[in-house]
Amino acid sequence: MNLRNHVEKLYAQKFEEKYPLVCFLTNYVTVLDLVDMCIHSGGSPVLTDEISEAHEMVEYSKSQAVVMNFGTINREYLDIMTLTGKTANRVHVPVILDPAAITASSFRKYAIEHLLKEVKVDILKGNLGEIKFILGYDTKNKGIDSFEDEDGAEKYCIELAEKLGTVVVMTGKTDIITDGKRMAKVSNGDAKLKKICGAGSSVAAIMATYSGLTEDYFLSATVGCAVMGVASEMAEERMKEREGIRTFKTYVHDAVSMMETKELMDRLNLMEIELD
Ligand SMILES: Nc1ncnc2c1ncn2[C@@H]1O[C@H](COP(=O)(O)OP(=O)(O)O)[C@@H](O)[C@H]1O
Ligand SMILES: Cc1ncsc1CCOP(=O)(O)O
Repeated sequence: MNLRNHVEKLYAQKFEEKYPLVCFLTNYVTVLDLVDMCIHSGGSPVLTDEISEAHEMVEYSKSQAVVMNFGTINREYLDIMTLTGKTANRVHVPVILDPAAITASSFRKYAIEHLLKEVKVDILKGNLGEIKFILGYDTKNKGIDSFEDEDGAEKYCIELAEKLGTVVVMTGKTDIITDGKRMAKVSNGDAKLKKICGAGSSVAAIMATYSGLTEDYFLSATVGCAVMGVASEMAEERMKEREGIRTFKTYVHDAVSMMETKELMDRLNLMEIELD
């Protein structure tokens, strides 16, 4: 079976009422987008910011995936993520890391280095600036936004995937997914996604929900990019005169919640590349 067929099969599980439990350790800006995207994707979200119980969300509550978003990280939250991540690693629950806005301060640099030393991440999803920053390169990022030229981005994704032994996803005009051996590119999307706050975080929420249904995180990451890209194209087609970005965002959520498997597959622009 090729990757396309696997994407179709995994996406179709959304309709099987499995409700994978996803634990979110996230920022306070896009939190509702994340939980909504998880629910739209057939999942069941749970949140905490209590250090004495966060790790229990994994083992005791049997979460099937954990999302860590660095957007408003602080010292206590870093401890919560580290403890929860270690528990997730021990009981083989996937960790999806979104290093949102890590280029913004030296504390964030310390925090990401600390977390990546202590916790094995299964999917790391960022924009190109965030990926380059983790590798130690200069970036043109401002806050949450990347202003990098994405030509030649593949080499940074492969370098980070090999360094961390994880699936790396770069979101952008074309999304790149790689584990260092395989690479997929999803060329769906709409440039208006850059104008809505929460688009990047939402991709991680969708990936995490599908990571609760498979151990192939290269595949669940690909499904996350595919769903968001196709949803934004469906949203764009619904836009009427004088409807703006807020309406577009609502239409993206509608599309993620209502997209049939055939709609996804008919529009999906997916390329699979064997590396080496
Ligand atoms: N120029 C673009 N054209 C179409 N889609 C894009 C473009 N840039 C980003 N996207 C899409 O927007 C979503 C969020 O990606 P991105 O803006 O890179 O995240 P972040 O908010 O983390 O910077 C992804 O689904 C990505 O594919
Ligand atoms: C504005 C902001 N500041 C810290 S996190 C955040 C939101 C992140 O949004 P996105 O998911 O679009 O990167």
